[in-house]
Amino acid sequence: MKNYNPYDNVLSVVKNAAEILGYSKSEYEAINYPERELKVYIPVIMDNGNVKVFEGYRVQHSTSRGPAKGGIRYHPSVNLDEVKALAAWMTFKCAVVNIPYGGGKGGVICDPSLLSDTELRRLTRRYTAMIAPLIGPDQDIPAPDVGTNANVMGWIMDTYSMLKGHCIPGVVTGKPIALGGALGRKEATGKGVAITALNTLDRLKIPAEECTAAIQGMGNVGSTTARLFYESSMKVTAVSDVSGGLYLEEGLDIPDIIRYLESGKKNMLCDYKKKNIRHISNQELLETEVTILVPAALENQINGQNADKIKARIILEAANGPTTIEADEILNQKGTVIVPDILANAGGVVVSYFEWVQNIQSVSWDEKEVNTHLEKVMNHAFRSVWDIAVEKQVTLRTGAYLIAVKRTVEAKKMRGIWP
Ligand SMILES: NC(=O)C1=CN([C@@H]2O[C@H](COP(=O)(O)OP(=O)(O)OC[C@H]3O[C@@H](n4cnc5c(N)ncnc54)[C@H](O)[C@@H]3O)[C@@H](O)[C@H]2O)C=CC1
Ligand SMILES: O=C(O)CCC(=O)C(=O)O
Repeated sequence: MKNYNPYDNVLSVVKNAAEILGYSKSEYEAINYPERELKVYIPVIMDNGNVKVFEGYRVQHSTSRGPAKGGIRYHPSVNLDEVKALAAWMTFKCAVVNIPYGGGKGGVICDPSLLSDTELRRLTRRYTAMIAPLIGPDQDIPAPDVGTNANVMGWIMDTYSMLKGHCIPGVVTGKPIALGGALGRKEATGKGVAITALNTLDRLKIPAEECTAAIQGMGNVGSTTARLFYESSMKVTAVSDVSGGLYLEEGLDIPDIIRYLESGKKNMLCDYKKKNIRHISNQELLETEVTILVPAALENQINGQNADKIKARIILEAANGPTTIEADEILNQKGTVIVPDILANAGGVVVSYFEWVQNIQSVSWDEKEVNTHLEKVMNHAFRSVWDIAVEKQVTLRTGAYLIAVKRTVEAKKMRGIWP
């Protein structure tokens, strides 16, 4: 695949929105850059006794509207430009759903599937200690992303609390429930994607029962999305993970596939065997004839090389940055409705916000309360984005950025960053 720099994607979308908003270059120049970038080299004693040094980052794009907020990614392809882009998307995501945060993101170049639990724990503790000067409940609050999960968040919370000498649950979200994690956080991103899907179908007057869907990535976000689509009577005809995909025209048995994936740490879809199911590549999955395509894996999956082959009527960006600028233009011309990442996948950070609110107030909400609030925030944000897109005759992505860039720039202005 051609090398696409996701930070170029951020700059291009911001420029377009800022120009429509009538901002001069000086007014929005600051949001073209992150506020802070920290690069760390993390020495870890491996199980064989040798020391291996891993490279990691924490980037704070903006703290204008509140503390930086955003996940930590463990993946071999992590790099600084990717983390910068992910941090900026967090700023605009928090702004579009109007929660009081800026944006940040972290990453470590590693393959967690090749590390033992003890190596992963040592890596996480050392990384936490090295980014500790930047993070904190009032400064920057990490959360899970690709390759990290509640256990990793628990180790971050413990390490940070040890350094400070007292228990600080609000330093991180997506924690185990026993450590103050929010009920519903694990499913929240997928739930937000499903809420957004139903809103989109409603606006386009397509009944859910007549809908087919393909989902790329069956991790935390993809598998919850697939389950909720299945439960809403949609026919999920294709799913994939890094090993490849599955296709069944009549619709896949999603609960069975999820049970299979959860029954073994190393279980991969390429080894899932059932009658009539066809094994397909990730490329074929993206090009499948479906109503909704949900990229829920990594950036740049939909690009200049495959955009004209995509047949889906709707693309719901569960992943961050799955569509390159080139692809966006091709798909917009074809009339594909793209629900942008900063809206479609915001359910995770919304419930992270609820977790942080509970932690700092030392209260706990039941799952119904979490989900009711999530639905309210997502529905409201969807309506605002849809309405502004219709009013200004722009795409949903531009509509979302018109709201997000305006809130971010106005916050900077009101804090007096401009003369
Ligand atoms: N976890 C969260 O709460 C949130 C995650 N996201 C975004 O959603 C996406 C997925 O994140 P998670 O589900 O948390 O990660 P995860 O680590 O739980 O799962 C990632 C999935 O993608 C698959 N995958 C990796 N490379 C692939 C490739 N080249 N082709 C096809 N599949 C591939 C993996 O096999 C796995 O099934 C990412 O873009 C992430 O930034 C966005 C908002 C919140
Ligand atoms: O829950 C959070 O704070 C952030 C999740 C995340 O990394 C994302 O939305 O991309």
